[in-house]
Amino acid sequence: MATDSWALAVDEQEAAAESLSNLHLKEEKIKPDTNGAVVKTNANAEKTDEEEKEDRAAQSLLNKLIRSNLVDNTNQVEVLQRDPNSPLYSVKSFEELRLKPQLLQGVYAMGFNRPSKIQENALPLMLAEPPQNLIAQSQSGTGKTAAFVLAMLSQVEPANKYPQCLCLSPTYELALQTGKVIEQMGKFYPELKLAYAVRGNKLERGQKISEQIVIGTPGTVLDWCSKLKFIDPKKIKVFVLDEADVMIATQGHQDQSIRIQRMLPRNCQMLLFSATFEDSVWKFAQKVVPDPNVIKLKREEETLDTIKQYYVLCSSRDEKFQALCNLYGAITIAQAMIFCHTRKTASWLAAELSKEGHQVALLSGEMMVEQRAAVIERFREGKEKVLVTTNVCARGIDVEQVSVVINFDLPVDKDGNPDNETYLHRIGRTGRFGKRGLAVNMVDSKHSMNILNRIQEHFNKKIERLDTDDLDEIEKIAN
Ligand SMILES: Nc1ncnc2c1ncn2[C@@H]1O[C@H](COP(=O)(O)OP(=O)(O)OP(=O)(O)O)[C@@H](O)[C@H]1O
Repeated sequence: MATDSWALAVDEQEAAAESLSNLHLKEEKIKPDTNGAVVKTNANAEKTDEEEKEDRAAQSLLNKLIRSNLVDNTNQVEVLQRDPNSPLYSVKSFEELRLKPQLLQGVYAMGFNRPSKIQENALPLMLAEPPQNLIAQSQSGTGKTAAFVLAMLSQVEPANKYPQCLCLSPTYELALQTGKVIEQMGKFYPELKLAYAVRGNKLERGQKISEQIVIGTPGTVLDWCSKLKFIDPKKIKVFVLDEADVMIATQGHQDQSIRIQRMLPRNCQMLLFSATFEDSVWKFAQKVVPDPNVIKLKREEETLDTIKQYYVLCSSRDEKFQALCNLYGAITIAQAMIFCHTRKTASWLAAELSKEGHQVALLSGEMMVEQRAAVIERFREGKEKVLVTTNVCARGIDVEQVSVVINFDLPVDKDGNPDNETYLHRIGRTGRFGKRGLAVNMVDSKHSMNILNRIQEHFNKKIERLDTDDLDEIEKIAN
């Protein structure tokens, strides 16, 4: 019990510190739009909205940096049309969309052969005449960004040298990622220009922007549209609000986005995208997008059915480490991910494993998002065989190819209760990929045994005990 409450306290401090380190993502030319929030220096303090948003924004950025392909999803797309009597169009090829030739060339140059599931329905709606408003929700990696970029590029008149498309992103880094997609897809459209409305990007007073697409964070975009008048909002034809769920994590951003939306002409096409769809996102979406069509694609469910789960009883951190060594000694582990509760334990464990001769990657809270992405990429390429991480860092990482997951510490929420969602996400597999996996939980106190029992109850799945001193027994679990 004592160890766990100590760990909790440390973890809280680390989580807070980690959020702070996220705030210092990029200190180079342009600083991220932190909305002027006061950064708390007291590591024990409750997270501010701003820090919470930075967590989500960092997670979203990490996902974008490490993803190079579409995420597979076997669920049906749900489409709710504004006018239920109009025919429902879906396309199976990009040709059917009658895109401008330069755009089709851009799409193919990106290696896209056919529209993704969400694009099949979203693109015909967005490119219809007159263009339709849309609220779309689907998990990260399903092709939302590519879809709205295509919609923006289709509507733009390159000969008109003023902003016609406006896209809001929660942070500078996320805006930059979307900007890259615009540049790639618009590669054969050299006259098309892009401006970033982010804090730190200073323009002369009285200046007007000639770029046709503006992408930025809500605070700066609002200033550019109203106070500074760099943009004439009345000339905007397409308004995109990306990452709505990350956006609304900050009250300020929500209000700013709504104020921007109110300045746009009535016939401006409004598009909103989100990876998740809790009530708060839906309420916000309805305020920003009048008369919407709605497209939803449910996340692929994760399951514990194809996972063999075990627990090992230990009495200390050293014993946990010994148990881990025994596992490694008895079975061949191609690649493993090991989750620790605190950064301190993670660094200690990574060092101990290295001493034993393992090639270890450590994901640590003080790393910048770009560095984390690089570590994950190396691990994916198999350059390291073990990835040691805390949960804050690894949230949202795809572990599909990893067959062994070790919970060196069980996942608990900030109140010390079992964090079932995280447990499932760490070790669960989607039915589709269905690869069998092995999960080993280290239990070192009555308290953690209690957590384990509650996890078993929650999932109604038995977690078997494993004696790691018995090599025969370990060998059996590998078969
Ligand atoms: N039709 C397509 N065919 C092949 N690849 C695609 C297609 N559409 C998008 N992709 C690629 O799939 C990946 C995910 O797409 P995209 O970034 O648009 O998804 P997203 O839903 O916006 O996810 P995120 O919010 O994480 O950016 C990207 O690498 C993108 O280049």
